[in-house]
Amino acid sequence: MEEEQTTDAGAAMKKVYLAVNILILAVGNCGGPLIMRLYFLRGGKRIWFSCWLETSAWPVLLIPLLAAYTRRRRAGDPALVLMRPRVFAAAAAIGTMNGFDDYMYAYGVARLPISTSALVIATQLAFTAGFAFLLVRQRFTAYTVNAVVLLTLGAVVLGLHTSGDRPEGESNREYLLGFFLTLAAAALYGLILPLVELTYKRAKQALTYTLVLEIQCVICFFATAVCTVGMIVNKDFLAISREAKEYELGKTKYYIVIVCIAIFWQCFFLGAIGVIFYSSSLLSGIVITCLLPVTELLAVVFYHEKFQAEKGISLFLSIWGFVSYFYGDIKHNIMTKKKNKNDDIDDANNNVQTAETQLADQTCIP
Ligand SMILES: Nc1ncnc2[nH]cnc12
Repeated sequence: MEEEQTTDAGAAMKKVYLAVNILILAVGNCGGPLIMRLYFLRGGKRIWFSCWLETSAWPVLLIPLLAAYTRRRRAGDPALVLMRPRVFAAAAAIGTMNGFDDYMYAYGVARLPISTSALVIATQLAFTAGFAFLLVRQRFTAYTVNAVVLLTLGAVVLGLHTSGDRPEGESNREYLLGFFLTLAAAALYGLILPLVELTYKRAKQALTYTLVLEIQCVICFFATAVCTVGMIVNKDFLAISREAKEYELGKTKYYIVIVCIAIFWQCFFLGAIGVIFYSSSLLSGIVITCLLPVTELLAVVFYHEKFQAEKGISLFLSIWGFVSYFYGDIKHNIMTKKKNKNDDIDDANNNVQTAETQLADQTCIP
């Protein structure tokens, strides 16, 4: 009984941590694209720089990692890092992929209206679902399949009619390239999420949240390194001060905008891998996709982007998919709990019967 209460308390805490990570992901997922779009809308032109910003706030994570290290040392464990070489190699490979993915994503944000890029990114969920099935043997219920189909359909509906959305002064070629690179970013990030889950599963070492933070640091470090090379080749570092001077909102606001981009995106990546740790890559993908309508609504409010019929239909399908996933999840949890309870009752009955049989055996006269 006591054990059952401890397990219940553990499961409840896990739900709380999961909710906190979903919240962090939500902040990054809505704030990141909006503030990045603000950079481009008001005079920012540097794509490598903007994608460098996506992961460059990783040193912030050294603060909690230092605190964890101090606590470990006090407890008599002097290990500076928990991560073993195997996990480091996986995180480095994922980080490098993430760097290229960031570029493709940032190109899309620069060329497409936020509402369009957000909805193309919705296709990411289908890729995540497919790769999660192949890599981590993700099990699907009718509700998860329904959610994935609806959310993906939402993006397809939008994709059928996007040309009316092209920003003024942008060529058809630039627009199309933005569209396809965003789609490629969705596919690649759809692969990255299950790869993170696979890294956790094959870590061959104790998995703790501190280790998750270390993994996040390595992923972001390598992604930032890729973008740093891109920035050097494109001479972006030299252009920053000029861009700041010419920025429509002024120099101070330029720097505020870029700091905000870095912080919001760090929240996004941290939340995404945290949700994988406490649940699965599929849920991470579902949360990212489900938050798109919120980003869209905010884009229509803040940037006065058009809200055509396709976006309305797409929004409806996204909400439906979102509700379907969580309805299925809640139903599954209730059924599992019921089944566990019935199993416990059956076990208890069996034990009583066995004890009675044993007693009868002992008392019967040979
Ligand atoms: N680099 C990226 N950042 C945020 N969301 C993404 N979705 C796909 N790629 C992404």
